[in-house]
Amino acid sequence: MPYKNIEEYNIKITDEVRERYKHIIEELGEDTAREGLVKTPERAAKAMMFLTQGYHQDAKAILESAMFSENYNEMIIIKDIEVYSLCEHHMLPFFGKAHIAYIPNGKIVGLSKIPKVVDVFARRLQVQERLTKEILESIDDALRPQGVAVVIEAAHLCMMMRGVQKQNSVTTTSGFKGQFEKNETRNEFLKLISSDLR
Ligand SMILES: Nc1nc2c(ncn2[C@@H]2O[C@H](COP(=O)(O)OP(=O)(O)OP(=O)(O)O)[C@@H](O)[C@H]2O)c(=O)[nH]1
Ligand SMILES: [Zn+2]
Repeated sequence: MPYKNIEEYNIKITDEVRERYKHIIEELGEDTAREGLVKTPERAAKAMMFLTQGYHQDAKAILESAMFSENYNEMIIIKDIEVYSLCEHHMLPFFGKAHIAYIPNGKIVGLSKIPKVVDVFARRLQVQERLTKEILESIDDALRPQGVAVVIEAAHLCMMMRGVQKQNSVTTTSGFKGQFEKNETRNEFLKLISSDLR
């Protein structure tokens, strides 16, 4: 389904998701007729559909909508892109930052398209490893660059609010293709994303 039709899609399925949220809230022991909760099933349904709208978006189409021929052969890095996703095991958020680089091969892409692609894959039920790989592969597939690199650093609420209850652990995942499989290029990227210029 194309990117722009997402709102229509949401409206169509809200009723069913809303009713299921209502049942869950009641099963948890709450009164859905209570003033503060009357609209909560609808709000929760909308929020969850917003947070999972990536299933109906096409990363390749987003990238291909703004690709330009350019003779630029250096590394392009977009760092500190905010990431908010939901872990597929507990449906609790994990969040942090993505750092993405590519080396063009005749084509550059509109800069804003890279964070949009991050959101396409983040707004699904995910594991951080797959999120990293899907971003990497979609950029590789659309741009066919000389190389692409993705690093994601994230904190998982399922490890903070419950479970092992560790408040300060950060999980780092990475993926490298093409030129970034060479140590020298990979190290330059890793040095640049950890620089003080951030
Ligand atoms: N590899 C990976 N694991 C994740 C991610 N998000 C959550 N998890 C883990 O998924 C695992 C699910 O393990 P289970 O033992 O089936 O679930 P659980 O009993 O709720 O586990 P605990 O969280 O250890 O209480 C847990 O170890 C989570 O920490 C992720 O993005 N990547
Ligand atoms: Zn989890």
